[in-house]
Amino acid sequence: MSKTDNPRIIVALDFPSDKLALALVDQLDPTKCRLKVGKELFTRSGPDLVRALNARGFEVFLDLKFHDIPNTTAAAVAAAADLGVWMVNVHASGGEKMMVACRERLESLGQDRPLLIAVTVLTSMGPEDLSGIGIQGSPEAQVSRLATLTRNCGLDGVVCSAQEAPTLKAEQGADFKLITPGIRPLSADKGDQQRIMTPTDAIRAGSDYLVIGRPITQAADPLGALEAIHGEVVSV
Ligand SMILES: O=c1ccn([C@@H]2O[C@H](COP(=O)(O)O)[C@@H](O)[C@H]2O)c(=O)[nH]1
Repeated sequence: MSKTDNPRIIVALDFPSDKLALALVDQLDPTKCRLKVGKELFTRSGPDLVRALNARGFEVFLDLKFHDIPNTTAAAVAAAADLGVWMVNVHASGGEKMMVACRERLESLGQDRPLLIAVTVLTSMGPEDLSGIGIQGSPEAQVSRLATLTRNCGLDGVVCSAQEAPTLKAEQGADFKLITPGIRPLSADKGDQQRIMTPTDAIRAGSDYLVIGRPITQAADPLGALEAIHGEVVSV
């Protein structure tokens, strides 16, 4: 399984059926994008859909954001590894014991394991949302705290917004992967995302991978939208 950075675009397949997801996937080129399967599509279509994407040559980020006790979460990431996914994630707020248990379980599987990353602060959240769950201070400060915990637990990187990327690259080092949703080309609708950035600015800020859903999947011409973003990203 490849651990190279390219392709750096991860298309979020947020569709209500495998039929709709595959209708788009069958137009895509695995050398130009990776694919993300999240909660909606996985709950509807399950492991068979992930296997179908792998069989088409795509590397899959299984974005189920596990958050549970260490034993349960470690078993869940091992199940993801059995599925042959390229990347899997947990919530950093699950804490040190949970993240270490997940990392150790994946390491016990040998070299050919998925990348393991942790979600810091959802890109849909701003300062008021954090305050609503009892966290005072800026999203940036909370992202930095959780990224440090994640790196100390030996994980491969974090999900954050591209706005935090320059700080995290300086604090955590170049090898610590930054996976950034909340990517919005200038013409795209912000939707429920709060901490956003354009594809070009995100790459310049230090994002390793751009997670992009609706600006591609809901576009009148999804393939054209992906091509345009791909062209932007490779020329940065
Ligand atoms: O902090 C996070 C973590 C995950 N996501 C996921 O990324 C995509 C973004 O989709 P858009 O349509 O481009 O907004 C979506 O699947 C989320 O579940 C995130 O947005 N923010």
